[in-house]
Amino acid sequence: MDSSSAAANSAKSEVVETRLSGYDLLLHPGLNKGTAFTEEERDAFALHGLLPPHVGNLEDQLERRMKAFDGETNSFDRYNFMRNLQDSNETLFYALITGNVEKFLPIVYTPTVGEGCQRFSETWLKPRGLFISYPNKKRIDQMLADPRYDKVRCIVVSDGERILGLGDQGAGGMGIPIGKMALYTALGGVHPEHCLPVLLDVGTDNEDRLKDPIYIGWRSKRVRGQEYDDFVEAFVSAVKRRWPHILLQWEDFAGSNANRLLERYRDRLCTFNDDIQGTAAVATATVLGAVQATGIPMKEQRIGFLGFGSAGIGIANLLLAAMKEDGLSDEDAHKQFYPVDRYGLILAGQAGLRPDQVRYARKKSDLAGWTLSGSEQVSLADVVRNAKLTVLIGVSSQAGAFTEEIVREMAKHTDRPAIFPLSNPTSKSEATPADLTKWTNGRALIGTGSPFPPTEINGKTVEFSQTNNSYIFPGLALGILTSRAKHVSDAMIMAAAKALAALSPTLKNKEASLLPPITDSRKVSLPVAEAVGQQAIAEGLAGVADEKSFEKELREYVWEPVYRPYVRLND
Ligand SMILES: NC(=O)c1ccc[n+]([C@@H]2O[C@H](COP(=O)([O-])OP(=O)(O)OC[C@H]3O[C@@H](n4cnc5c(N)ncnc54)[C@H](O)[C@@H]3O)[C@@H](O)[C@H]2O)c1
Ligand SMILES: O=C(O)C[C@H](O)C(=O)O
Ligand SMILES: [Mn+2]
Repeated sequence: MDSSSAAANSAKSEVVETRLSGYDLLLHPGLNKGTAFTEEERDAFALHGLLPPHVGNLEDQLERRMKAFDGETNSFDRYNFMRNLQDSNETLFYALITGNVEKFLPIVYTPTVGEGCQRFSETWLKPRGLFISYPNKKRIDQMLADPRYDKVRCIVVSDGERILGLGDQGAGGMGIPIGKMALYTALGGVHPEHCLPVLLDVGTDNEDRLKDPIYIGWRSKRVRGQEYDDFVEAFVSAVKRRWPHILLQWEDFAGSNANRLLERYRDRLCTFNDDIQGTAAVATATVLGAVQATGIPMKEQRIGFLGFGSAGIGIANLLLAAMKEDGLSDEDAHKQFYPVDRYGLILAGQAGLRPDQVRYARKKSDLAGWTLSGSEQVSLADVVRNAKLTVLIGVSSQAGAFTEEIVREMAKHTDRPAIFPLSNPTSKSEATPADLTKWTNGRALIGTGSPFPPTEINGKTVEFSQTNNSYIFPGLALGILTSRAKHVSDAMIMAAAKALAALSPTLKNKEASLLPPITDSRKVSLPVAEAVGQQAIAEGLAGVADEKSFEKELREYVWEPVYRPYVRLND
């Protein structure tokens, strides 16, 4: 192996051979070992003096970093601490996270990554990933051509317009692709050198950013319309030229762009939208957990949504497929859904609906016999009262929208209301799980997008499932990469959902959480990857010859954060 790409595919090889100088090794986040360089390596790479004299190992580095991390006083400083560690020593960064997923996930990922994006300009120091800005449109091929990217196999791309529920963060949105790709490696075992976070900087409509003198992005209003589409097209085409077999994950695109771009590109390359499809898989798995816990079959679940955009529609589409598998016709399955958006329940003929919303619009005749509180809109409270929902999903970014009145009403009509405030970060959650527990006297089955601490009710401690697509996308990516899938089908997404549902603790105990604990999320990725790869093979979408070669590739692929010995190659 050679020079800067020495780390590539080294996961299973014992020794890394490189021509890099000692100083370059120290500056290379993928190769740096800090104080863990051995005496022999210090001799071979002339590292004496550049390093303090102590020769350590990963274990004592972990102890030292943990102490320093614990010394940081707020989550934003902890986020920066971890970003700096990632940019100086990836092995140590990932060893720290994988050793304590519960502690580090809320820092490198949701919710703190949200603040990381809002304050990105304060913190940016070193290159990670690619900023592809609109004025550089003609240079995309040139930027991708760098040999440092030869090993890239997967990209997470955002245009920063809908960062969690925090809106347009412009170039600061880069925090999201970086955070998602950190989970590719930490939870999915994807080699860090195979990952490229990308931010398409097409400007921002966030006035605070535009007038902030320290803003690091392209200072312009967002490019929209045909120019935007042409720019995305230029990006996707350049990516395809550079890496014909790339996996491209779309993340945190706003409104109709998310769905439009997915539909445009899903047959042209191996691609999925995490907010639509990853979210659909985790939500469906959670609802399947609720089916287990309540004994109410899928086809009898009455499901309400607050917020019917990318995530809401994606979830509805997969749940609809699950209802049809459970025996309902397409028409009857649609009747189990109650999509509420900003103008109330989505009704046929309503102005301004997107085509994918229209499919779920309810007819006025469906509401015969309903008692409504107003004459204009059908509110969420109206829906809960009249439709007697069994499941309520929040993907609206409207903090506190699941009010006490609404939740108590829902709990009148069903023993174990399944309530999922999925909006992120914590500040945008439709309700806190502590309130939901209190208002339902502990009967609610709860899943939240962001992590929340356990609560007490009637002398019992209740833990909450974090219903976040982080249960899905790392394993989904791992399955796609190791089966060498050419496309991502809806059936592959369903396979991921079912693989996660098969790990629901409710299968053994109806009182248990709906999803396995977040501490297990590394273990979840493997069965998810297996299910995804097997489905790709079954559909003829895989590049591997058969199941046996897929299993072999999967076993051999997973990257672990451990130091490998280095040997210097002479020029
Ligand atoms: N837990 C997870 O894994 C997960 C995954 C994806 C998205 N999310 C969260 O879900 C939220 C929405 O994401 P999205 O991609 O669907 O965004 P989106 O912008 O596509 O959709 C949001 C929808 O909410 C609607 N809305 C706005 N105000 C409303 C109101 N007052 N009442 C009802 N509806 C209202 C909008 O009209 C829009 O249709 C975000 O907070 C995001 O962080 C969570
Ligand atoms: O990023 C997350 O935590 C989940 C999801 O992709 C979101 O956009 O909220
Ligand atoms: Mn997202």
